[in-house]
Amino acid sequence: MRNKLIEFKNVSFKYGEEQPWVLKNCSFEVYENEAIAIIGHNGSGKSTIAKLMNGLLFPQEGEIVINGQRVTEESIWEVRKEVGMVFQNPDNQFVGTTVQDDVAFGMENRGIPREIMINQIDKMLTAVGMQDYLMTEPHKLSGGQKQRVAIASVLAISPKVLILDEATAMLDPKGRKEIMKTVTEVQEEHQLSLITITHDLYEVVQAERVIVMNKGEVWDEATPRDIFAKKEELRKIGLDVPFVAILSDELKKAGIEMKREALNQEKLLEDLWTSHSEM
Ligand SMILES: Nc1ncnc2c1ncn2[C@@H]1O[C@H](COP(=O)(O)OP(=O)(O)OP(=O)(O)O)[C@@H](O)[C@H]1O
Repeated sequence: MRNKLIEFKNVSFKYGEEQPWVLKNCSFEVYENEAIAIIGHNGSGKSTIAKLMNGLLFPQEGEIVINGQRVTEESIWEVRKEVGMVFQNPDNQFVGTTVQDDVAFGMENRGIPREIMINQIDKMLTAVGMQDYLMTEPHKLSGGQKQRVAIASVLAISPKVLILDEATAMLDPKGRKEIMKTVTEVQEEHQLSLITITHDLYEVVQAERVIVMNKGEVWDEATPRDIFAKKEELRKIGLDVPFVAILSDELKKAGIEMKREALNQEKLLEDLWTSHSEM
């Protein structure tokens, strides 16, 4: 049984007294070393959830507990040690003049001794494949390289949760896949909980569990397979379904039997192949 790391208990949030509720009575849990995707139409409240998770915002109603600690103005520094966030635009995240300085920044703020810092910088940059860029100025890196450094900077403070808020949105499909591969490796090695906020269906399919937001409410939470089985309902709330899920549906309608709902190309091909060979 995995430990509970994040708990949202009936959380409601609005950006100001006169503003509408952006989150309404949201409850969900995230466990240790679990990979979660949060999806939902534009403005459904996904980024607000991320900001509430590391104390950039506080709920007006309900409570948020991170690793047993309630998120309050007093506890935010403790909470921020546990939750690392990477956003969409890497250029807004750099503080150092070199890659090395940038990864060091969060650790310096926490008073980590120099020898540990040097070791940690090397370890984290190696984990994301950026060990050869120590002295490079961040603005000289490609979009994907910048996001790798941003991830290394966050990992350097040894968080328990890594939140990627549309972190691959500015990359091309190849760059996105490469980053997600790195993130999955890092997640396994460091036993992190991973929360991916994304519109990219490939990233959603990689998650163990998907939380679907609709108009500020948790609309559903289930495995990607169970979520994407609700094709028509998802479309009604403005969400796409992976092409492979549509294709496997059409194949079933055309009388081609398949054992399960495939969510990626390789699995679909494998299913077709095994079904066909057994005929
Ligand atoms: N600083 C702010 N002040 C006032 N309203 C805000 C602010 N930030 C976001 N909102 C509003 O809160 C709602 C939820 O926004 P949020 O960014 O959490 O949604 P999202 O699901 O992440 O959207 P997207 O997919 O477009 O990034 C939206 O209606 C948005 O306009």
